[in-house]
Amino acid sequence: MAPPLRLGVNIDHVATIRNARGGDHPDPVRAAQIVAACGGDGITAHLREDRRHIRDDDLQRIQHATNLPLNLEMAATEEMLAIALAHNPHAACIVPEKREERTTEGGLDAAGQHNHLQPIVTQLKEAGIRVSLFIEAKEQQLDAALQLGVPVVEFHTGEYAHAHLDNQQERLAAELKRIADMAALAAKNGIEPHAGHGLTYENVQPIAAIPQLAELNIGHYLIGEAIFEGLEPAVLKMRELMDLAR
Ligand SMILES: CC(=O)[C@@H](O)[C@H](O)COP(=O)(O)O
Ligand SMILES: NCC(=O)COP(=O)(O)O
Repeated sequence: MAPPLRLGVNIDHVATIRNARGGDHPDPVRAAQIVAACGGDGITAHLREDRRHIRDDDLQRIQHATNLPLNLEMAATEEMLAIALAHNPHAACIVPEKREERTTEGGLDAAGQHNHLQPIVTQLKEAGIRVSLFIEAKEQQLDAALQLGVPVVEFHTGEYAHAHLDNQQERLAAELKRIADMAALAAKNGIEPHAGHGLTYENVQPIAAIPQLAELNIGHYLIGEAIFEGLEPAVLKMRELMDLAR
């Protein structure tokens, strides 16, 4: 039987709006509290190197404000490692980062960066943090994740989301199959597969139906919908769509 599918809500873009005016409003902590109150399973926050949305002080405030597990998305740098070790989040997801990118454009090259990643993964694991790697759903990357000994991978669904937006059915089917095949392979090898990036009400269900997936992390679209319908209804609707697909 498929494990229950958790919904991690990424609250980065509440902070994007806050930072547009430099003050305290809207506060991502309040968003985290709403997510906790309406049945979200976790909070995801990406402390970017350029601090364009979540800032250092947000992490501790989020951790204190709710009992939900925090999944800290972080670049594989010494600075981020030190921050993760100081905050001790439930989970840390290592993501690729380019300062000039508009958003995370692809998965981490775990295969090409083994030697750089291994000490970071080891130190996070030794601190009791559940480590995941944000990778493309490709066998070479999954093999690298296995070699690095991480318990979790998160498959980047950005290409799938783009194929959906472009209404390219063949590409969409191929992307979906790639994610489904790699989720099955990950689970077979004892790695818990997650997925996320670019998921919306319209494209979430085929991904949510992949039985091995244990968690989806969704942010930008939910925060956008929250502007129109409120955060709680948006989270509840996403949750319902995921459950229906399961
Ligand atoms: C890794 C990832 O997908 C998230 O960090 C998410 O996209 C929100 O952050 P950005 O919009 O800054 O990429
Ligand atoms: N890891 C993906 C994530 O946290 C949310 O991505 P998005 O929904 O903001 O694109």
